[in-house]
Amino acid sequence: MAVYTDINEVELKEFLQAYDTGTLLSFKGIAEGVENSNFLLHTDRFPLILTLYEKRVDENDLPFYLGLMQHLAERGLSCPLPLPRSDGALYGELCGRPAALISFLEGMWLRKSEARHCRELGAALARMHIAGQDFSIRRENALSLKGWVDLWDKSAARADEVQTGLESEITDELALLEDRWPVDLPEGVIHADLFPDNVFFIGDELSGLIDFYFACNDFLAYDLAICLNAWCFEKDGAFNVTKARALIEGYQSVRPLNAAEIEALPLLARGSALRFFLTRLYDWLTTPEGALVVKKDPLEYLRYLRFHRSVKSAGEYGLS
Ligand SMILES: Nc1ncnc2c1ncn2[C@@H]1O[C@H](COP(=O)(O)OP(=O)(O)O)[C@@H](O)[C@H]1O
Ligand SMILES: N[C@@H](CCOP(=O)(O)O)C(=O)O
Repeated sequence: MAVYTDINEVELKEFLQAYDTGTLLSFKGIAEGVENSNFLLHTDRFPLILTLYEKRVDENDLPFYLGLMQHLAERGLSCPLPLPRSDGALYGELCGRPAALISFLEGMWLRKSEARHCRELGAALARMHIAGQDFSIRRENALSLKGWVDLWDKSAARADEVQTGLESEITDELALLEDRWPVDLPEGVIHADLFPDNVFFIGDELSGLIDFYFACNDFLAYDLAICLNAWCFEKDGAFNVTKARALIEGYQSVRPLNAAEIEALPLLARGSALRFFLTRLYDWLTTPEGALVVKKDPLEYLRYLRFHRSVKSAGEYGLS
């Protein structure tokens, strides 16, 4: 459960004094999520999400994340809108943590998605990329090549505890990606964590995107590669090319990929699989037994990585 910091009514009411929210009626912790502590608040005016930023979120990045949500929402993308305090600041402090209020988004994430949902997702991702083009703040991707090397340095020695042979396999993979990683693809603001639990639907219609706390500047097609991994493998590990085709078609219906992006897709998918493998492996090795958070399986992403290694061209993702 992702409530790392407990709050009480007295502290919360004091925090809310800096905002124009109306009267607090109730609040409760939200069990889902991994990174931050989230609470659902009801006031006599509107529901709100309160987020207390925990270990992986650097306070210096909050103007980027919160400013980005504001920027995208102003351009018509359905995503949470930060509520400013009366002094204009987008976040304050609660229980010693930076904390923000954002609007509550209706909808639910899909436990079981179909190709039609992937098509909607692709279109929404491309709309986000276009809406983000004129966002003025930059944030480098801390979880690209250099971040992968840092994570691997901290995990490699114990990797074979998780699966024999991992240390050598991942060392080789990292070396290859460092050697071949693209340098000149179209760039912009990417979400970088658009997993099913961060995409809300009402019925079959996509109602919004949440959780922008990995967003950064990187190759736009890398974001699509992240979605290929997060949305297009079935529970048994099989790659669902129908979903992949729908995802990419949905994306291209809004923002066509150029030839270099298409050619780079298998490599970007490998890099994306490695990125989530590495954060999961690090968490797997370092999260204490009995911690409240559910550890995610790194080997799931090792299987995806191996799949992409066998892909010869983006045609295998359903691109015609
Ligand atoms: N703006 C929002 N509107 C509605 N629910 C939200 C919103 N933001 C977060 N949530 C709820 O909180 C959960 C965790 O949020 P998330 O941002 O994914 O947390 P974390 O960054 O800790 O992974 C989501 O699965 C959702 O249930
Ligand atoms: N999507 C990542 C973990 C981050 O979780 P989120 O709740 O912030 O989306 C993974 O699956 O490894």
